[in-house]
Amino acid sequence: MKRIEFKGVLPDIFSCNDGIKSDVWRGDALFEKGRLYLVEADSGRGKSTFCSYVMGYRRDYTGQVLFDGREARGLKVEEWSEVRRRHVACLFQELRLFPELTAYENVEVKNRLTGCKNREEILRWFDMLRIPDKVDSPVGRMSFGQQQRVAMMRALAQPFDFILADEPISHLDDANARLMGELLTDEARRRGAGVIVTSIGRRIDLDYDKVYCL
Ligand SMILES: Nc1ncnc2c1ncn2[C@@H]1O[C@H](COP(=O)(O)OP(=O)(O)OP(=O)(O)O)[C@@H](O)[C@H]1O
Repeated sequence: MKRIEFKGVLPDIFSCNDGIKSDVWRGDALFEKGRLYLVEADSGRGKSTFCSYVMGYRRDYTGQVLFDGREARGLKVEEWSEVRRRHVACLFQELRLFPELTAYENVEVKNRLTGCKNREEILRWFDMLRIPDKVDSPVGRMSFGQQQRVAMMRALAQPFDFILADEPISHLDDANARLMGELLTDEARRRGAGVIVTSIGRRIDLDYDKVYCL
């Protein structure tokens, strides 16, 4: 997948709001493979909604979301599985980890679907993100900031053309946020992928090609 486009998209929940000012809602927003994007907005402006539309979990909108010119709305269930398995990775704001599984198992559950990374590579990520001691700890007993790092590794443990990260550093200090940014851009660069990060204000410090205000 090379391009994701939002054309005149408006969430149904905002349909009564005529005065909406946004670079994305009711507008034209283009996301290209290989580039870095920030989607920035205050709380409640629809960052998670935007991610749900790209991932196909919700379709309560008017307008068009296009993948390489094809309407996402028209994709069949199997095609959505393929999009999520090979083309668009996502780190959800609410993480969606399995609390009873260990940190490593959470990453491996995703990795096993495509065999994208080997154990050594995954353990190297744990080192990079400074939680090597948490590899075998159940995620339910980790802090939210530690869980965010596990969720980032899990998002990266698949092939992708785009990676979406919904407020990925909300519980991280500056040093750890920087490490997350480095890992994210390193992996995206290796795969020639596009990166779309959402932020409520404190942004992950990347060399963005474009910033959209939602
Ligand atoms: N599953 C849903 N179905 C319908 N409307 C929803 C759903 N989830 C959220 N909304 C509504 O959409 C609007 C935007 O919510 P959303 O969670 O996308 O905002 P956000 O920018 O991610 O907020 P925050 O920064 O607080 O996480 C809100 O008015 C919310 O009530």
